[in-house]
Amino acid sequence: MAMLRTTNLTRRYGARLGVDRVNLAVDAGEVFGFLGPNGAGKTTTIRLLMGFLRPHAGQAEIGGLDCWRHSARLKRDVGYLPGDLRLYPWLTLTTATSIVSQTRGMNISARASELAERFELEPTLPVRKMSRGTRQKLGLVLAMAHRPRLLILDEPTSGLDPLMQSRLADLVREAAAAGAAVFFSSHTLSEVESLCDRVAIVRRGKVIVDESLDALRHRAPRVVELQYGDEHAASAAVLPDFLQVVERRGAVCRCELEGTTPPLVTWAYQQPLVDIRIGRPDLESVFHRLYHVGEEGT
Ligand SMILES: Nc1ncnc2c1ncn2[C@@H]1O[C@H](COP(=O)(O)OP(=O)(O)OP(=O)(O)O)[C@@H](O)[C@H]1O
Repeated sequence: MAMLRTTNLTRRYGARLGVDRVNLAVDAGEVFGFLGPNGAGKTTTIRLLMGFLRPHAGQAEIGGLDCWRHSARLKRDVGYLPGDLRLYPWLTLTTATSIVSQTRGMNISARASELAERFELEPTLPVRKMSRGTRQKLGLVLAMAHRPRLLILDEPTSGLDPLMQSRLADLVREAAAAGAAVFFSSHTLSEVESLCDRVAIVRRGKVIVDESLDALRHRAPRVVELQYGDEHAASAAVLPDFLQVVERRGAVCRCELEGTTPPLVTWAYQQPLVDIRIGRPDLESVFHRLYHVGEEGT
């Protein structure tokens, strides 16, 4: 059974659409990336999962329980980092740990100290003296210290420097390896690419892709650079159907390869080429196209 599931989840804001018939499922042990441009519906989905908003249609469930009706009970099993983290100015890690231990009815101090050490977070520094990144670290410690079965993280790396982003990535991987489901939203393709098993892309409230990273990589085009002896040879070159020209500059022709490399190698062998470069699958261009699909009549 999926740890998290949404079925035709729909929420409007007056005449404005927040999310529209969103279907998602995340299993235990899975790291799931939720990507989308600004205003796409990521935070709305997360707020519906957390039971802060009531769906207008459809349903969200965590561990088989309805997120709206059982929101209080579900918070026990969920670790949540909001996108707009707000913390009292006087709060320190130590005071927060004791408050959370009391409200959750479990002592989280040992795990909180361990996490704080990983994030190099000072236990007695108050929020008012923290930088934005440091506040984010405190939010992450509080989201993770009770070892939740499901982690819901809304843009968790915002404000973190690259070293701390990689510490967070390690912690996310460890949580998933221990059986937790991880759902996180992001604008950043690179972190999703390095961390997630699967990714969904939401755009204008609708999920337009929900695929494993391996499957997406498989359909990502490779950029091929063909270098001819001179500009004349490059402009006169007749290319096969599986190469789509992106740019011709001087003696170099940049193309995108559709399909696999063997036909390219066979073709290139018979061409008057000086050099050929075959790039890695370009996931970025797949995301770029998916983000902008439907715009300008595409
Ligand atoms: N409280 C609200 N009142 C009215 N409209 C809202 C409200 N919250 C969100 N929306 C609208 O719902 C849509 C989805 O917004 P949402 O905040 O879920 O997007 P997002 O993907 O999280 O964006 P971002 O990446 O900018 O945080 C947007 O069109 C937004 O303007």
